[in-house]
Amino acid sequence: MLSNKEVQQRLEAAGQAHVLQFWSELNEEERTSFLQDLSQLDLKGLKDHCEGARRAAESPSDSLDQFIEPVPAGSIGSVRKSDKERLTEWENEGLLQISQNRVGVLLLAGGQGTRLGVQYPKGMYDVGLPSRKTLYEIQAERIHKVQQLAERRHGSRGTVPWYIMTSEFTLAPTETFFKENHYFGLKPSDVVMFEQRMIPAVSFDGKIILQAKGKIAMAPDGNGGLYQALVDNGVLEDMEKRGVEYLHVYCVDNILVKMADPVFIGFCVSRGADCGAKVVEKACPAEPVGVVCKVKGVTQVVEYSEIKPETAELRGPGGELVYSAGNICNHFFTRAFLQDVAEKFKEQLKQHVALKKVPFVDSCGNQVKPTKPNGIKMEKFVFDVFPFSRNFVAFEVVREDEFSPLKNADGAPTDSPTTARNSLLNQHCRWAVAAGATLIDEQGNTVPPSTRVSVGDVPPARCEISPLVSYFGEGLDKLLKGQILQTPFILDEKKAKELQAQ
Ligand SMILES: CC(=O)N[C@H]1[C@@H](OP(=O)(O)OP(=O)(O)OC[C@H]2O[C@@H](n3ccc(=O)[nH]c3=O)[C@H](O)[C@@H]2O)O[C@H](CO)[C@@H](O)[C@@H]1O
Repeated sequence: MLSNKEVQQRLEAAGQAHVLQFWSELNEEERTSFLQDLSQLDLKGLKDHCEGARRAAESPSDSLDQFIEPVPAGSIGSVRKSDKERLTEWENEGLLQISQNRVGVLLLAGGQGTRLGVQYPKGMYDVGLPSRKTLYEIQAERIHKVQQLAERRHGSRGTVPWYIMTSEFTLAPTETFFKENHYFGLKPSDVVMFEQRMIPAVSFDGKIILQAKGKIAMAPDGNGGLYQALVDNGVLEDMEKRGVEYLHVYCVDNILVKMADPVFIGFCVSRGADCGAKVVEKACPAEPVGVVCKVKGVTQVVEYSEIKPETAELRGPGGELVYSAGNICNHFFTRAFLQDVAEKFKEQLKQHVALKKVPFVDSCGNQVKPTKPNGIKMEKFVFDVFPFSRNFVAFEVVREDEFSPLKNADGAPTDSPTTARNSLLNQHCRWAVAAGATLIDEQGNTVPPSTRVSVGDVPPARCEISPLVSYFGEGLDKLLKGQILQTPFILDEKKAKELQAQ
């Protein structure tokens, strides 16, 4: 730990002497803790960081809109446009890689979930399914099941390690939650949690914001902080030791996420890709998803916050959106590519500016909760490594099957706990009906087999299928064909055994 004097000198050199303005009011304990925090900061790089943030907020970088063009539709792989044989080939390939221990999943879980408005990590959220499972539990069960499917198909059992990137905000509660839930039956050594870095929030005049008299306001460095965090925490070495060559990176809040999706992995591997992204067709121009497109000829993602509405609204001759390849934050990387990024490119990642409301203490020591943005947070984005790829592929999946994120609190029209719950229950109704079951709703009516509903719509019945029974609808005909099911209905492992015994 640095001494008070050393910290003071370095802060002065960075033009940030105000950070210690309440030093005399702190007790011994507060001083020690503050010094500890400050010693961990990159005090040498602080001046550049604060200056950079101030300049970036003052003159936002030129809009990319004039340089962008859509990715040609033909160059995007697609679930909808591929025949069954091809999809099975990819799935086989993916399951083979899984059975050989060559696939890992990496969860981006360092975000603060501000829009959802809960104080705990989003993965711990219970969207109100009949089973009351949290997002983490659903994801863990999908890992169990995909390992089992790979073993059945290829005769050897592989392990899919689960890497979880957390931040100062989410690490402790996530660890406790996993411990309390016995890692959902996974081996604790196969669940690897690590922390991304935090960086100071800066005021519009380039000064570090004090959140309390002895604490500076810090924020995670964006999900693109992943690449530094992989290095800081020896994650690439861990992958190498386990023989993991392919990584499926995903965002915490998509209730339909296919963990280590064999079809996606198989598609990327058979294309020889080093880097890939799943996309869905954008629902509407203003949907808050990034778009995969070309910027100055290079494929990358332009984030929803950085595209002009008039560009997002552009339509082609058939009325379709020109920029329709919506990023769902499901990425594929080879370990070799990540190693390259770690060694050569991670310093070149773009910094994005986010203007946020950051609670602070004013110069008189009063705690203030701002009502409008007062601070700059600099963030890196996970997809900003795409331009460094030698062979990037995009893969379009079906929204109803794979994308329903939890971003907002209930009451919002989209991306809420209700829409996430509905999307999952709708999918499971579709699976049950396709397997030959007849569903009876809670009023005693038979659900017509042809009922089609869009993502997030109220489901025709409450039918929930445990991922431990079926990963993506497979194997259900043996259990459900000809069954008349009164809903609410939960098909868990116990119920599956009963049905099998019939
Ligand atoms: C930068 C990025 O990827 N944006 C994507 C993200 O947007 P969106 O703005 O929704 O991104 P979020 O803020 O939800 O973050 C995405 C994920 O990154 C994690 N996280 C975030 C910040 C951080 O410092 N550390 C961290 O791990 C979050 O916990 C979350 O799992 O998801 C959308 C789909 O749902 C995509 O269309 C967006 O293109």
